[in-house]
Amino acid sequence: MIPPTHNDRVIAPSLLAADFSKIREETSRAINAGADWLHMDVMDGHFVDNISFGPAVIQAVHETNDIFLDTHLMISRPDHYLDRFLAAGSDLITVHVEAEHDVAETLERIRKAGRLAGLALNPATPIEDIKPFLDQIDLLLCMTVVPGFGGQAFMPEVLPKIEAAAAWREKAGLGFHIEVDGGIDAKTASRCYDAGANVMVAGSSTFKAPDMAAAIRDIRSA
Ligand SMILES: O=C(CO)[C@H](O)[C@H](O)COP(=O)(O)O
Ligand SMILES: [Fe+2]
Repeated sequence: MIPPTHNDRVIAPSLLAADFSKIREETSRAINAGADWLHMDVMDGHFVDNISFGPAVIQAVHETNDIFLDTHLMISRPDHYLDRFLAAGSDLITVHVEAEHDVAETLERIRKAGRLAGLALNPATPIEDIKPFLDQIDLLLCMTVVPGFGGQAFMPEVLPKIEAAAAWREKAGLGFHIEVDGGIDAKTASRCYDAGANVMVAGSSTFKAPDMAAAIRDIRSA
C-alpha cells in the first residue's frame, strides 16, 4: 500500500465508540466500511478523566487484522509506557505536548522504532507550543474537543490553529499530516479540510451510524 501524504484524505474511526463486547467484529465492520486507519484512544484516568484500554487491546486488534493502527496516548507519562505500545503493534503513536515527558526525546524514540510519530495539542494549548517539534513529527493532532470522552461537540475555535500549522508546514516545506479528533462528521470535516487538515478521526459519527460505509464515504467526500 502506498502511504498517504498530507494531500490525501484519511478516515480513522475511533474504536472508543465501538461495542467493546465484540471488538473483533467491530474492527472488521470498520475495515469493510472503508476505514483507512483505526484510531485507538488510550486514557489513563489521570491525564484525562476517563479510563479506556491499554496495550493488550491494541495487540489483540493488531494480531487479528492488517489495518493501520493510529494510537492516541492520552496518558501522563507516555515515555514510561512507550515501549509497550510499540510492542503492541501501533503503526503511529501520538503523544500530547502537555504530558510530563521530554517531548523531543519521545518523538525520536517513536521514529527510531520505525513507526510514525504524532504530536497532539488540546484546544486550550497555544499552537506555538508545538512549533519547536515540527521537523520531528509525521502527524500533528489538533484536538477539536477537550480530550477524555467521545460524543462531544466540535469546537470551531480550533480551526485557526489548523490554518496556522498548515501555513508553517508550507513555509518550512514539511510533510506532516494534520489530524482532527472530536465531534467530526461530514459537516465539521468539511470545515477541517478547508483549514488544512487531512486525517479525520470519527467515533460516534461512524460506529454509531446506521450505515457505517455511507458515513465514512460522506466524511471522505465532504
Ligand atoms: O480522543 C478522543 C476523545 O478524547 C476520541 O478520539 C474522540 O472523542 C472521538 O470521538 P467522537 O468522534 O465521538 O467525538
Ligand atoms: Fe483520539
